[in-house]
Amino acid sequence: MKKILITGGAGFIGSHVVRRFVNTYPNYQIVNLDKLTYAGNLENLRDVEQSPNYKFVKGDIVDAEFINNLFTNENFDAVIHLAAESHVDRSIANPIEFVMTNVVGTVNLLNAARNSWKGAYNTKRFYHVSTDEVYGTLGEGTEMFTEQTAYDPHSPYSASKASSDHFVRAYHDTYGMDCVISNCSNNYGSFHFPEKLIPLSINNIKNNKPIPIYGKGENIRDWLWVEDHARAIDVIFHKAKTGSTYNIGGHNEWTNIDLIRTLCKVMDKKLGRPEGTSAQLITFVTDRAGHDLRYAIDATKLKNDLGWEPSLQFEEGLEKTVDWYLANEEWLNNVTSGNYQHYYEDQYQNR
Ligand SMILES: Cc1cn([C@H]2C[C@H](O)[C@@H](COP(=O)(O)OP(=O)(O)O[C@H]3O[C@H](CO)[C@@H](O)[C@H](O)[C@H]3O)O2)c(=O)[nH]c1=O
Repeated sequence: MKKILITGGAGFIGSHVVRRFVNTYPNYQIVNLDKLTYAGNLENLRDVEQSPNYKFVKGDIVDAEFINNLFTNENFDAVIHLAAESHVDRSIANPIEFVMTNVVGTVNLLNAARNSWKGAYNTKRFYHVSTDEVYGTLGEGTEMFTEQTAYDPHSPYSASKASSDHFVRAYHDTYGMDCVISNCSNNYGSFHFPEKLIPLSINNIKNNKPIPIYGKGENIRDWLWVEDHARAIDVIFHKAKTGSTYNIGGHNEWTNIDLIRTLCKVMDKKLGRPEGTSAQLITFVTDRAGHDLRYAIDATKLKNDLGWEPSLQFEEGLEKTVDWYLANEEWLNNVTSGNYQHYYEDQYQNR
């Protein structure tokens, strides 16, 4: 039985990774460590919470003493680290929170792993899940981020993730820890917190509220279905060479405005509204400060080395995502009103 710590497992991507590992590997004990901030809630994992190989621990990676004790008591065999403050707009308003969670939190985990794993830390894997935003921005055209692209972060969020990537590499290079990193493009799918472009727009369209598009909507993002990301993490965790980095992306670039127009059509169809109704909600608003123009990921190394490719066409994935949000109205209402804290208390505090 292998015991794996997954941090941030109650968040959007984290919950998909936890679900995949709990269901695919009954011989692994999965420990999900999450602070349950506004963006993480255990409702995302209801379907696996009773599994015998799953355990939840509430805690903050910034609390070094707590993290050290957890590693001493649990004796993990590996870490998949996803816990992070992730929203660029929030990082612009409050950068220090991003430094604390993303940088200090990551270093606390690295230290705890290094100290508790002692002589074995070169055989126990520390996997850091990161973002393509560390590479900065591309112009319109064909150039893409590869694993060799120099880091050039622009937002406090991406600067904090770049810094944590550097620390992970430093612990590999300096102490010989078995570290791997992946840098992924924009994800979409179920359980995505409705502050991000796609779920925010679905929610607003549903409620006949304006869809805020920053600037002229010309910024380009590469979109990947979250379950394909979880599968990539699985493959990299098991097969990547120590010290390696992999880019993960969908080869699926959209300007924000084209994406939202497509989403509006899907929503009109699903809600039985005349075509063109939702698009009337599009509202151009002040641009994000320092807004990166384009992210595009070259994921050929991952395909060539480890055989991973995206499984889903974007149009199909978008429709699936819309269906999920329309079928999970209660989830949407509860996350937007912060109701899930009660669920945590009922489930765990009173046990
Ligand atoms: C929330 C919001 C966003 N946007 C724009 C900004 C971006 O160009 C694009 C997507 O914005 P967001 O959904 O906030 O995602 P983005 O800033 O690209 O960052 C996401 O993708 C990154 C990977 O590229 C992750 O590392 C981040 O954690 C994740 O938040 O849509 C709007 O035009 N209006 C909005 O209301």
